[in-house]
Amino acid sequence: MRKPFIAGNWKMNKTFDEAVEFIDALSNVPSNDEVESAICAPFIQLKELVDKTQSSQINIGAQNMHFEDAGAYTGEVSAEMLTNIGVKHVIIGHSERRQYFNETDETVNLKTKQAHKNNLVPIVCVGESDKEREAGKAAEVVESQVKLGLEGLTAEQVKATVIAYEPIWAIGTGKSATSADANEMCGVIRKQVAALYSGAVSEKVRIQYGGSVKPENIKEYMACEHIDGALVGGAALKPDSFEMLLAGALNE
Ligand SMILES: O=C(CO)COP(=O)(O)O
Repeated sequence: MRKPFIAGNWKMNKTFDEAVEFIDALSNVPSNDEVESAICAPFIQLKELVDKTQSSQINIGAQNMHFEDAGAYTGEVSAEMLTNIGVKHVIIGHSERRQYFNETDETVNLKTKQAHKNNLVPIVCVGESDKEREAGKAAEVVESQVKLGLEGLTAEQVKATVIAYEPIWAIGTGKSATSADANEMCGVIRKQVAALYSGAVSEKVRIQYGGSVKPENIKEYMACEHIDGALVGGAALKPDSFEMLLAGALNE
């Protein structure tokens, strides 16, 4: 049994005060044993959010980090800086970072290794564009992203990796993938992990779907064989909506 995992990705939203307001408003977060939950917030909010959630079941994650330990990388944040303040998860290779910030499969791989080296849980994002889907290349694209992103990781590290399938055409568009399509692609990812490692490893790895997930459709996704959770943007910005997502994952 894989534990459900719902993560909110706030992207570049919320001031410090608004972030604190969100956390203060949470009243119904399920036990971490039943549903793992995380809010991946902008860097400057992380320490405060970690401190404020010490007695809560929610985890705090980052949206990116650098792959080197330390050094002359102006504007960057290291894995050690994140773990030092109690951050547990980090999103790696989100399609927006691939599109706007030159993230490549190679940097995704370096960052994923660096996350494991520092005991951070990486949420590695993969997903095809609409053009790639229309050309019938969705599976091929995602298989390649998984292969290159996980290259060189040990089986134990892969078991502790979360993979988020986020088709680019479904992000922030309101045009979510059908649960059947999302499940099929998450199945492709699991099969690829089995081919690269083993069936046992692929049974452990948790795969999230992301792209216009909301309280109204979360249960449909969670009911799918290969979907173990969701990476949520817009619907994770309001505390009541986020709690409804957690409740949807809990009751599935
Ligand atoms: O990119 C996403 C999460 O990382 C998905 O965003 P939306 O839920 O707003 O479509």
